[in-house]
Amino acid sequence: MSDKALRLGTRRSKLAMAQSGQVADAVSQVTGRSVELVEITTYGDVSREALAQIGGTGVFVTALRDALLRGEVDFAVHSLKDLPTTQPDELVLAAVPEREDPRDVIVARDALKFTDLPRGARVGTGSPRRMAQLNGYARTHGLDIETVPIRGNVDTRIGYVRSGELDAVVLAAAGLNRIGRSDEVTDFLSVDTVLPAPGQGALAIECTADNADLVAALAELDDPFTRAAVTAERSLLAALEAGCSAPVGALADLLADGQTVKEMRLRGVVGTTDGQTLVQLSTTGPVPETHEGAVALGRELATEMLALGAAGLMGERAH
Ligand SMILES: NCc1[nH]cc(CCC(=O)O)c1CC(=O)O
Repeated sequence: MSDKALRLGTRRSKLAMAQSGQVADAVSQVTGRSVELVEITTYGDVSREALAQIGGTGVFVTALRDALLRGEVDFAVHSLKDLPTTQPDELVLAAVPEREDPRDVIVARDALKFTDLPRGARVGTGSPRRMAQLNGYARTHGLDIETVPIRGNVDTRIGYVRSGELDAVVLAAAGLNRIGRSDEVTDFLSVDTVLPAPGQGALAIECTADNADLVAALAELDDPFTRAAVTAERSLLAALEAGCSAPVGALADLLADGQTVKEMRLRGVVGTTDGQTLVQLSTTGPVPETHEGAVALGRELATEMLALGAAGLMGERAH
C-alpha cells in the first residue's frame, strides 16, 4: 500500500467526529499510514426541516456512500444502527469493531431513575422502538408516563431536560460514551426492559470493494463476535421487512458456561408505539461461524415473530 494519507469521510456532528477520530487512530495503527478526516456536509446537516421531510438518518449514510463511490474518500465510519440493511455491491463492510455498551439510557431531571419517574412524567424520544417498549413496560408495571416525540442531536435532546420541558429523554449509552458525556446518564435501561436497535453500539467501517489492500488492512479491526451478532440482528430486521425507524428492537449475545462460550442468543421485539401489543421472542443456536449462519439465525426468529402477527404491528413500512 502507498504511504499517502488515507481519507476518512465523516459528518461534522459531534458524535460522527468523535467516532471517526477514534477509528482514524485505530486505522493508523494497523496500516502505519496517517488518516485525514474529510468532512462531508449532507442536506440533512444543512437543514433540520429537510431532514424531517426526508425522514431519518439514511440521508447521512447516503452522502458518505456517494463520496466513497466518487473516490473522494477512502473509507467511512457509520453507526451500524443507522445503516440500511441493503448493502450496495460496490461497497464492503470491511470491519465491525468490538461493540460498545448496546443499552439505552435515560437522562432525567433530579437524577431520577426510570422506575422512579412521577405520575404523568414526560419522556422524550423520537424512536417508535423506544416508545413501544417504554409504554409497554409502563402499562405492565403501573408506571404512568407519557412519551413525547422529539428530534435533534444529543445536546438538543438533553436541553429539553435542562429547560424543564421534559422530565427525561432516552439516548443510546454508546453515543454518550463516545462524546464523553456518560456522566449525564441517570439510569441504564436493562435490555430486559428495552431491547436496543439492531446494531446499536456498534460501528461499521466501509470502503469500496475494489480497494483490496485497504479491505485486508481494515479486517484487522473486525471483531468476529460483534459482526456475527449484528449480522443476526440486521437479518431479523430485514426479514421483518422493517426499516431503521420501525419499532423493532434486537440484541444478540453469547451464552457462556463458565469460560466456555456455548451459544448465541438472539432476542427480538416488535410493538405498537403505545406499548399495548408487543411480540417479543428469542432463539438460541450454535455461535454462527459464517455470515450465512448469522443471517439464518435472524431469519429464523423473524419467521417465528411473523407467525405471531409481528407484521401487523409495524404500521406503515417506513424506511
Ligand atoms: N439515532 C441516532 C444515533 N445513531 C447512533 C447513535 C449512537 C449510538 C450507537 O452508535 O448505537 C445515535 C444516538 C442515539 O440513539 O441516542
